Amino acid sequence: MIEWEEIENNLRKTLSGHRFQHSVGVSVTAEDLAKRFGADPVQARLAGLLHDCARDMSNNHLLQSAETFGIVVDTVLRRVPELLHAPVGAQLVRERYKISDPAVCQAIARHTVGAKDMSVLDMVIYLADCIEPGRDFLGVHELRRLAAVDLWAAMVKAYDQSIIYIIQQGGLVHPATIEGRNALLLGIR
Ligand SMILES: Nc1ncnc2c1ncn2[C@@H]1O[C@H](COP(=O)(O)OP(=O)(O)O)[C@@H](O)[C@H]1O
Repeated sequence: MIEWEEIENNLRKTLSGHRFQHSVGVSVTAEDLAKRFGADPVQARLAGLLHDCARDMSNNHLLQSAETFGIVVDTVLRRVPELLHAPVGAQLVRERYKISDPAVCQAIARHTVGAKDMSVLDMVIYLADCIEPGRDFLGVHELRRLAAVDLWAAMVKAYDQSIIYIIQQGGLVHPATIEGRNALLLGIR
């Protein structure tokens, strides 16, 4: 694995200033959530910093990279290639940043659409992405309030807000997000 400072320098070069600040915010927030909910704070801090490492790649580049990496591009991913920044980012983290920790890579791969079997670390990164201090959208205060006390309720609310927002925009909701929400509602808290 490369040094923290080198990771930051690399991200500064590949991300916009705004996106880099967001990544630092997610890293700090994820560390805090991990301590609160029993995930590994070191993994959370690292996954948070790197989660958007592929976010400023073009759609074409994301689609090409997905093909190179053998990532399955389903019909929704083909139509909304931005979503590929999560699984492509996870692969870059393995290859470019030499981070082999599967838990860190999985949390990065799942941070945008979620999944039906999210680990605590996966949820911590997903939520930190929604509530880091730079985020400002209707409902972020309620999400921050829930994330301070109840991981399960905060995750359900985060899925709800994402699904409602995409529907309001007339967009395609990725099935993993619906599966993730259903799994939380069907599972034992
Ligand atoms: N679960 C989802 N299903 C379908 N589209 C989504 C989903 N989550 C986000 N999107 C869309 O994908 C794009 C990128 O989302 P995201 O990476 O979460 O945004 P941000 O850059 O604010 O972090 C946005 O256009 C968003 O509406």
